[in-house]
Amino acid sequence: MQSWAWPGIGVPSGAISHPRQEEAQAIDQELFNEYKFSVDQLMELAGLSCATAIAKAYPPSSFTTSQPAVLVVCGPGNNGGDGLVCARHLKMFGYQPTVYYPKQPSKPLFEGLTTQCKKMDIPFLPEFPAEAAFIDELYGLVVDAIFGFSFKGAVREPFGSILSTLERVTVPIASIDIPSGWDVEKGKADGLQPDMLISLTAPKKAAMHFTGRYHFLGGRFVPPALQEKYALNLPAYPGTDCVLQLT
Ligand SMILES: NC(=O)C1=CN([C@@H]2O[C@H](COP(=O)(O)OP(=O)(O)OC[C@H]3O[C@@H](n4cnc5c(N)ncnc54)[C@H](O)[C@@H]3O)[C@@H](O)[C@H]2O)[C@@H](O)CC1
Ligand SMILES: [K+]
Repeated sequence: MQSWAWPGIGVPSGAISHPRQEEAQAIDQELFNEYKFSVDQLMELAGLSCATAIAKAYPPSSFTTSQPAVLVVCGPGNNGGDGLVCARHLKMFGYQPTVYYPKQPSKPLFEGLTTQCKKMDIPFLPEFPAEAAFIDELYGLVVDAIFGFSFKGAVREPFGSILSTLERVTVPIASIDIPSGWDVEKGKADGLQPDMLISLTAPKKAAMHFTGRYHFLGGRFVPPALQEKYALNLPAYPGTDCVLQLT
């Protein structure tokens, strides 16, 4: 497993591990199969971490739009589920999230998360804005919850068009776990360049190519024995916080 020393804000210098794609998936499976967590449990903590990190980096007072309006773009897997949880907590924190969720799996978990958002008056867009300028005009931040560590190969529609629009927006983008469209290990030099990355569990190898302003670690749920088994060498979270700012 490759390691890299973080110069990080408030983080003692040391080597935090960067799991490869298969290692990230193995940790995920072990959390579910051996440690008996349910997806719902970890997704709630992951999404809460994302909303908390966003609130630290982009407080509502920093928005130039009339309201702290956030567009949350959700993909078809668990990364999209994290986005739905994040949207719900952002609303609780005083933001005005709007969700775009073009491929909604017919599974109770995702249906439940969608209902929870709708019951909290979070609007769901029927179509993605055709122009990046519309997004810049209406929203002060975009949350990228399209793909996480299971993304592979060339992007299929409708996400190819969505990502090419997002590449042209000028408002900041906060990516959950992996900037969508990036190879999970190699990154993508000509892809999305988010302003923020919230790495869940541990930064994946692609995080070494992240050049945005804010990198947070979230998902404070990995039991010490599992951290040790995969030699994650995670820095200590401050106090009771669910996120840690790395840069
Ligand atoms: N153990 C963990 O670390 C946890 C991970 N969580 C989240 O779960 C994510 C991983 O979730 P999943 O394994 O469901 O996978 P992803 O959400 O990364 O993506 C899988 C989905 O994307 C589609 N897809 C993959 N490649 C594609 C391509 N080239 N074009 C179009 N569609 C493509 C797949 O068909 C599948 O529907 C993590 O990144 C993280 O955000 C959290 O929800 C909870 C805890
Ligand atoms: K993402």
